[in-house]
Amino acid sequence: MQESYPHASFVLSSFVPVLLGVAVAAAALFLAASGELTAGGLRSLPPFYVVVAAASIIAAKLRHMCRPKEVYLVEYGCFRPRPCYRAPVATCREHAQLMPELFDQQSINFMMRLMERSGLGAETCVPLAYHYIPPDQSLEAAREEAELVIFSAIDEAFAKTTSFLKPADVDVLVLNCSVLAPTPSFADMVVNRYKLRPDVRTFNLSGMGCSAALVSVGLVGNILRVAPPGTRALIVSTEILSSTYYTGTDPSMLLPNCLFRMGAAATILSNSPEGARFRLGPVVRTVTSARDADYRCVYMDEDDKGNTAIRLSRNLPATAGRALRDNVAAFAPLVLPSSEQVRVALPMLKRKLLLLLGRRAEARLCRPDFRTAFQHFCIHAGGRGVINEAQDGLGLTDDDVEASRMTLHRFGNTSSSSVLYELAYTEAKGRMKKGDRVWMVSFGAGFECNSVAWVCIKTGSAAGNDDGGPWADSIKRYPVHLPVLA
Ligand SMILES: CC(C)(COP(=O)(O)OP(=O)(O)OC[C@H]1O[C@@H](n2cnc3c(N)ncnc32)[C@H](O)[C@@H]1OP(=O)(O)O)[C@@H](O)C(=O)NCCC(=O)NCCSC(=O)CC(=O)O
Repeated sequence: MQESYPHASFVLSSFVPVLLGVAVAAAALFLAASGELTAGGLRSLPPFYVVVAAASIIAAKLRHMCRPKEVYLVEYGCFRPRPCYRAPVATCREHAQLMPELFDQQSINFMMRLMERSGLGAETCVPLAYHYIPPDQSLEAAREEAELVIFSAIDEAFAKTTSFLKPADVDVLVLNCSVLAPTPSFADMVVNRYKLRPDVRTFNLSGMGCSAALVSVGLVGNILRVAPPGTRALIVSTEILSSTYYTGTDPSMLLPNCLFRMGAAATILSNSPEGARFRLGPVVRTVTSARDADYRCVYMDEDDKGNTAIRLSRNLPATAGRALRDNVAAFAPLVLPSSEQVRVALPMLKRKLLLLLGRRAEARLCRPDFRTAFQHFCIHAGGRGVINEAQDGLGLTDDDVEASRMTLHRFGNTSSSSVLYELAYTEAKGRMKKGDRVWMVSFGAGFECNSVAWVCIKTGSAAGNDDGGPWADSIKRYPVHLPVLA
């Protein structure tokens, strides 16, 4: 989805001033030709010309007012789980083995093999509900998890803005959580906790998987571009896991148990630059749900015993790679410098020509170098296979995907919030510089691939917020060496 002007303001901002400009120019030409455009002549101008001139000034002013506003990321915060929630492989194995009525040995072996190969480290955390025998899948447990991760992330974000922004200043609230959508919504839970104003505009997005944080950024960006100056929005991105722990034998439904971990991020956006740290660039959404296989790629389902869980397709990495290619085709022209666009345009034309001539073997693919446009990449930490696919597809180096792999290792797949943990990693490492550009890419249920670009306008240390955020207790140990798996 490329950002576009709302229809009315587009007409106002483009056509009216042009028409008035043409009218004024025509009038001036007419007067000049007839010798009336002199100081004395001005006094004798007919009222029509005076009205046209005044109208054109008003139109110019209106055009300025209706111009889409810049959108800024003011601050963000991520939930940092306490070590008591840790779920290393040995603990998970022991835990599963204590529930023979829920898991057979084959399923346990499958889960442990995948966990060992998934890229997750020993410090990733699961909600308290998972630690019970049997796991507590009650709504109460899920609400408890939601309150913990959501409120912690919001508190963390607002702790950095105490001098100029508090929760009561929020005008728009968007909360995204894919698998659990209770009534009243989690957005209402936030309103209730922070006593937000009655005129706050709330939105609760569900079922949109791991790409929903960037869906929320696109939505909020559109709102803020046309909202009154100084409008503030809060985005909360999370996945509540308690009710989704799968206790069956379907491998595709066991995989989420191995990958998904606790997490949440709160992001404050505004159309005022006050205190802001990043400026929003292009937002591009690619939705491939029309393709049946893509629609069923991340699919909430029941197994043959009626257990409900998310089923992840074996083809997910390939599906993500295809969606990424489509997304990049729309995103690249908006972000690549012209020199890079020219560099890839000619070989692409040559390739098309060779394909037309049937000389397929000679038709080489020319991939843009996205490092000419971005210094930092936050690719959804969906799993080792997903990061590999994105790295290969975009031609990125190991350094470029370090934030993704380390986030997967330290926090697991925290769903939509993962890209904020990656941003926090880059900042905690002290690598973000003023003027640096960041590309966030996420994939998720739908199927969707979404891209968001940011420009850093103030570093965390310049803002006095460089405590490491969710990485505070572990950044010194990262990056860790990841074993090469056959
Ligand atoms: C799980 C992996 C780390 C395992 O990697 P490996 O290197 O071990 O090799 P592999 O891919 O051959 O998988 C090993 C074994 O697991 C099986 N296997 C893999 N994926 C499976 C699946 N989805 N369903 C059932 N089985 C699966 C393989 O068939 C194989 O079995 P056998 O050895 O018997 O042949 C990787 O496959 C991976 O990262 N996959 C992508 C994970 C994913 O879907 N992430 C997105 C989550 S959804 C998300 O983030 C967005 C959202 O929710 O919206």
